[in-house]
Amino acid sequence: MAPRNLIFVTGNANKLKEVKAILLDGSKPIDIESRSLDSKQCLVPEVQGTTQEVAIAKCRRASELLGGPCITEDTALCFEAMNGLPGPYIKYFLAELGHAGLNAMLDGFPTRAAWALCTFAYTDGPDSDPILFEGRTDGNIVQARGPGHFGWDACFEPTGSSLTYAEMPAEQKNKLSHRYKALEKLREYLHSRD
Ligand SMILES: O=P(O)(O)OP(=O)(O)OP(=O)(O)OC[C@H]1O[C@@H](n2cnc3c(O)ncnc32)[C@H](O)[C@@H]1O
Ligand SMILES: [Mg+2]
Repeated sequence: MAPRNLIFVTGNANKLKEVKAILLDGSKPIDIESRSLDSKQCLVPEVQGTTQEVAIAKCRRASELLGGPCITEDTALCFEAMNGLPGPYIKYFLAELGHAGLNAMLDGFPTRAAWALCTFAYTDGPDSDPILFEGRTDGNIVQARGPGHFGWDACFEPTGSSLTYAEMPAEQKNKLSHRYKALEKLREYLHSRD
């Protein structure tokens, strides 16, 4: 049985907003609480490694700090021309280079294709192994269009859309995003334990 109070550990208010909107939507809504344990004191350090290694380490540490079950989430932005980098390190690339710099990184490469990868990690507690739920949305890196308040939304245009994530209404992004796809798997898992 899934724990009654599901705690999502994140310091990112935009993530939390989307996660709540996606999980509350539909015939079997799931409500979650949130906690920010982080990040100025680096209580939940983000290790280097694959997206899966990073996600497992973060969930383990958050669960140790909480002393119980929790959910964490990592978002990677992966450039095809760079074999998936910056990947889980996108936060620092974005902070240093901005949208224009992310675009400039791909100048001279034959493709601007990219994919957004979301990895939720769920654990029953500090002594359990976290379980991962991944969602991927393919697209292209474009010059920034739309509001710039959430990460790299303005420079990611999903395949099949003429709008960037940032230009879409929230409901549209939340039906095709990397986060939505990962949360569908997490939702199914949590319901399977009811
Ligand atoms: O506390 P946590 O959950 O770790 O929050 P964070 O902001 O540190 O998030 P990550 O470590 O997963 O880093 C992901 C980076 O990508 C950004 N990001 C995450 N989801 C995004 C989305 O759906 N669209 C655009 N940018 C996103 C986010 O703002 C970060 O700069
Ligand atoms: Mg983080």
